[in-house]
This record gives sequence, C-alpha cells and structure tokens, in this order.
Amino acid sequence: MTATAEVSAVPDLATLQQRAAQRAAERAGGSDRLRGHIVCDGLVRIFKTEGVEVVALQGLDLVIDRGELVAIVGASGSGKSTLLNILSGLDTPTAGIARVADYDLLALSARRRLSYRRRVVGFVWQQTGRNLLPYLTARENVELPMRLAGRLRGRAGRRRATELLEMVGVAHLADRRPGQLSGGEQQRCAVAVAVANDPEVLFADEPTGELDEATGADVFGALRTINAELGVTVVVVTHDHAVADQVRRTVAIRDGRTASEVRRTARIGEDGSTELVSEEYAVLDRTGRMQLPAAFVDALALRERVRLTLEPDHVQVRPGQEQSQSDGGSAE
Ligand SMILES: Nc1ncnc2c1ncn2[C@@H]1O[C@H](COP(=O)(O)OP(=O)(O)OP(=O)(O)O)[C@@H](O)[C@H]1O
Repeated sequence: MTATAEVSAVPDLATLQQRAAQRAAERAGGSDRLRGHIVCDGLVRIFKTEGVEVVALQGLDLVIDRGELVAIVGASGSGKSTLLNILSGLDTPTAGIARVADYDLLALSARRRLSYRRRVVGFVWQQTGRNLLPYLTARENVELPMRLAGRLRGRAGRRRATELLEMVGVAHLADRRPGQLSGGEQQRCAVAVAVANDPEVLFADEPTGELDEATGADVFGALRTINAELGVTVVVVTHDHAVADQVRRTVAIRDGRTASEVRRTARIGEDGSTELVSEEYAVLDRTGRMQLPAAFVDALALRERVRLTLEPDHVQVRPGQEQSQSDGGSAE
C-alpha cells in the first residue's frame, strides 16, 4: 500500500464529526428525537474546583420546539442556571448534545460563539442592573445592541426601538434612564433590549425574581407578547408559580436531570367557558429511567423500592412490601 493510500484511508475531521453525530442520534433513539429548536440530549456539566467534582447536569434531556414558551422550574442547586448558561453560550458542556437553532454548542469556535450570542439568542437576567446601562435612556438601551451589530439605520432603527418598547408596554417611558424606572419597568425594557437584534431564542433567568406579584405578571406578560408577536422561542427559569402556572409547558429539573413536566391545554367546558387542563408527565430517558414527581413520593411516603405491575395500558407503582404493610398505602 502506498503512503498516499494510507493517508486517504484516514477520515477527515468533518467525517468523524458527522459519524459521531449519527452515532449520538442512533443512541438517542433516532434523529427524530433530536429534532427541535433547542435540543439537549444526555447533557453533562461537571465543575472541578480544588480537586472536587460537582456534577451539575447529569444527562439532561430536553427538546423545545420553535415558537414555544417554556418555564423551567427546580429547587435551588438543581442545575437550572448551569443549563441556561450553556444554552446561552456563556458556558461549555462537558459531554452530551446541546444544540440551539442548529448551532452545536459543544463545538463552537470563539468567532461563532460570539455571533451566536449576538444574533441567535437574547437574555434577560434577574438582576435588573445586569440588563440595562444606567447612563442610557430606555430607548438608547434598546438601540445599543442594534448599533453594535451595525443594524441601526437612521429612522428605521429608531422606529424599531419604539415598536419594541410599545410591545412591552413602556414606550411612554422611552426617555427615562433605568434609575427613573420601577423594577418591573426596567425588566420590561430589558425584554425589549434582549430582542432588539431579532434573536431566535430568548432566555430569561428569574426575570420576576426581585418583583412583587403584580409587577412580575406585567414582566411575564411582556415575555408572552414577544413570544406571540415575534414568534421568538422563550425559555424562562423561574421560582414564580404565577409564571410557571400560566405557560403551556413547565419542565421540572431535579438533580441535574429533567424530572417531569406539566402540559396545559385549553378546553371548552360544557357551559362554553374555556378552562386550562393540566397534565403531569414524567420524562422517560432513552434507557427507560424516570423520576416520580416529588409530590407523589411524599404523598405515599415512597422510599427505597416500589412495586411495579404492568397492566394492559398502564404501569402501577405501589409502595414496597415492608412499606405497604407498615403504612397501608398504595399508588396507581
Ligand atoms: N462554577 C461552578 N463551580 C462549581 N460548582 C458549581 C458552579 N456553578 C454551579 N455549581 C454547582 O452546580 C450545581 C447546580 O447549580 P446551579 O446554579 O445550576 O443550580 P440552580 O438550580 O440554578 O440553583 P439556584 O436556583 O439556587 O440558582 C450546584 O451544586 C452548584 O453548587
């Protein structure tokens, strides 16, 4: 065999990457499962500090479709911020698949990462001071990202800033600086800033965390309007039940994994009124693992092992034998 033939037998990097992606898709149960505007599959993030490893995400699976508005909830330390930092391009995962709008977040060059952060995603942070520059007016804050991206063209840019401020309900405050706005007004302005460059996805980390209920509802209303009017996919991390209860899909994260989700659909009642019906789902990963919702575990004091029975159309979960004898409980 000649040296040339040996060299040409070695696959190039692009081929290797393609094969790796194919294998990952097969492992994940086919490429259908990996279709979505935001896709996380077996996502792992391990932090190492002073020789100690913390597994913040341990194989998280999540698929969000284009145009969805999804709330992510979970106890403190469950991995929500780690997930958001990865999806927003601030942090790099240790392993797994993380893809947003066809950007592979594990393999971004510095240049593509910058363009991803400038053009594809927008963010609203909990701390109002992190979202807005204090010496610029609301309008100037909205115009700034457009200016930096070279998109602010005279009147058109100014008109877009006004439209966005109108959409989030603070156009009448356009000439005020952040210090002259309430916390809720600042956050609504921050939503307008975050979508100034027409991103595909908007991430909001506890955007109503520092606000009272009514003001928080206004900020959430602004996110909802942006989702509906601009078709931007919106992902909100929140502890706020008022927010989590109002979206069609709430995903709960526990110990760095997607644990369960609630889906809500509108149904017309017999009297013609519209009611929101919630259904809770556990997330089944590709190896068949799932987590029971914490409320179910607590309600029947389930622990250590449970009894499973396969019925024709469902699976029964009952307390383990010793437990059911002592507690007298059962679940279905
Ligand atoms: N930079 C880091 N270095 C080391 N450990 C980290 C780092 N960031 C997060 N962690 C750890 O990873 C785990 C998940 O943290 P994360 O901040 O994602 O949780 P969270 O659900 O957002 O919590 P909270 O609601 O309190 O913000 C925690 O155990 C945390 O201590």
